[in-house]
Amino acid sequence: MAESILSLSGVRADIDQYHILHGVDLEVPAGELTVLLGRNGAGKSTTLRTIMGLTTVTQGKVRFRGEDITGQPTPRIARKGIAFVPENMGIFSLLTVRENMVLAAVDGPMDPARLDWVFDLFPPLKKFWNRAAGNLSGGQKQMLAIARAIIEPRELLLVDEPTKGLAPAIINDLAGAFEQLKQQQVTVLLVEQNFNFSRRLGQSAAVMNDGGVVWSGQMTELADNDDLQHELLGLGLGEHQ
Ligand SMILES: Nc1ncnc2c1ncn2[C@@H]1O[C@H](COP(=O)(O)OP(=O)(O)OP(=O)(O)O)[C@@H](O)[C@H]1O
Repeated sequence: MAESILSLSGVRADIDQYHILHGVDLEVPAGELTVLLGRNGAGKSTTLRTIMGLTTVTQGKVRFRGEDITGQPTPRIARKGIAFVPENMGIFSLLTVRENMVLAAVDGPMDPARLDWVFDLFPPLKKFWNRAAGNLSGGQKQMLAIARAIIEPRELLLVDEPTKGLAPAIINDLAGAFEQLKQQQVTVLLVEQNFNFSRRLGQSAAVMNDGGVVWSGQMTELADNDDLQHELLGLGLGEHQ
């Protein structure tokens, strides 16, 4: 397995008075796509938010490239090279695709070569460059959100449930875009509930339950083992999304 770029060890995190994460252990190998799975409310989104410094860590460590980033302010964590696409995507509906991209390039003007790379990954963004982002389809909005996250070089991309609410054909397009990211060896930690999407893309996988990681390994181990899927995810025959 590749070396970890991100590791969480024994991470406990609270939201207000609630204990949400109960000692999360997670390794994200560099250059791979890792899927974080688990039932509703297992703590997947909170884990991503905790990596970004958006929740209060009460115990344990988050390390990025070996450096302890636990409790650091979110902007500093982002500047170290971690990009985050939250479930609501954080795009500006009334602004054009171009304006959304310009605003995402915080270090200066967009690099034209990098923009061409982004257009290769997500052709609809080029096509609808001057269209209001609010008029894009759900899948295209996801592409814009991811494009914004990677318009400047980042070492790790965190994406929260990109397939949520999308039609199957659009999910297929989005999977194609993630395949491209994988080929470029962009390190991705993807939170997903859609198991077919996950098994298609994931190299490593981790499964959460009740605020902790209860299983981790290669995605093929999970994909090839129906009993394990049933035990960990409650998936049975005909239940795959
Ligand atoms: N702001 C909050 N205040 C109180 N409890 C919260 C808050 N946000 C999340 N929780 C609780 O934390 C737990 C984990 O939530 P989280 O959103 O991380 O789960 P998840 O695995 O991402 O699930 P889903 O797929 O449904 O989003 C849940 O029990 C949820 O109700």
